[in-house]
Amino acid sequence: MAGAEFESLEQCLEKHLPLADLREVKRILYGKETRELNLPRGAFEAATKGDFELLGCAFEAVEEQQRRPRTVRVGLVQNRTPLPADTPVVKQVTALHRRIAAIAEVAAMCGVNIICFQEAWTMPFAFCTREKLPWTEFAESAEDGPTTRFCQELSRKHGMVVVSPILERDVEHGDVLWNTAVVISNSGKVLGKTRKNHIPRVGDFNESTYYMEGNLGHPVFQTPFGRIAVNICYGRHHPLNWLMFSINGAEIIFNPSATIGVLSESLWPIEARNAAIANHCFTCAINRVGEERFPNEFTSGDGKKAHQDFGYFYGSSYVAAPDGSRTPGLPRNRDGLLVAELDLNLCRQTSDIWGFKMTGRYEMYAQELAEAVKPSYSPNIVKE
Ligand SMILES: NC(=O)NCCC(=O)O
Repeated sequence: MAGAEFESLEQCLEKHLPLADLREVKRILYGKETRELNLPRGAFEAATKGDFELLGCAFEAVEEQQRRPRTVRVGLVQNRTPLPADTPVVKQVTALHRRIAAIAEVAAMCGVNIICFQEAWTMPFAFCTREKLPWTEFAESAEDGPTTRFCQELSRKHGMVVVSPILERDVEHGDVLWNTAVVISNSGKVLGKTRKNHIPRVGDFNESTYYMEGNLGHPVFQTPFGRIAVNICYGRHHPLNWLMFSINGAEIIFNPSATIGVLSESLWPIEARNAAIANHCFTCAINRVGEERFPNEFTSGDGKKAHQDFGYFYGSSYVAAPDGSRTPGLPRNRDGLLVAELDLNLCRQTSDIWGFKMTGRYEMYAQELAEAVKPSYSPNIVKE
């Protein structure tokens, strides 16, 4: 299984395929080509200086007679944790704040309106360990914790909406923990929060040791830059989770994640992209980068030797559009900022063509699902 030495699928195709074949392969694998965004030279210089990849892509929609283009720029940030996991908690959080502030500065230079960070971005992804301390000390209040206050400053300074996925400590309800994304409006106000609805019980993702399934449903946040929602990580395997955000009117659904190659890399390019197609919306898949090593050994319950690392987080963040097109991914092995310009008019335009909302049989599904969840249900299998 590739680690940092394999940069990206795109780079590999570009290196090995003749140009004519490459064009056809990209047409089939990526759909209608995105336009390269003309980003300021200073932004590329700052990215080089800050040692992260900067990639700019634009999706286009057809010009309409009665609606202006609804153009918005999103920024997806993927990064490794800059300090080892055994560094004191506050030092790790501060280093991450500093790293993200530098990347957000470049996002602002690129005219980003909505920026989203990776899942649990203020900490190493320590849930593999099943240990409580010191990892639970990374949890913060969604309303006024240090990270939310930091993001409020970012949003005021740059006039951006900030989506900040954190480990939440809910002091109002018995100090319990949640896997939460805080949405901060471009005015600097906390617009609200959403919680991870589906908790993995797969491999080393021992997250149910720390928090329960979210209890906030599928909120959609109205911003000046469109209606947005956040489907946190493992929720991307659940088509109905995407659907419910879309039913509530989401035009852009962010999917901040933390996932490793051995488990999910072949699913990654499919799931968020399929959700964009099925729900006539844009989706933004974000994954962290690199290897994280923990002080104590843990086992994966698979008979293999105890070890101290989670596996390789493969980055590869991308944006997918309702017409099935997608951007290239950010590299597997570098921090990065993907700036994508979206024309939200593409959502309705694609819906008018394909009509999935119109042809979906929601009433029938709702009735059948209502029956299927009853303990007395028996599946509708016709037998001879
Ligand atoms: N963070 C998280 O939910 N990871 C689970 C693994 C996956 O969904 O790929």
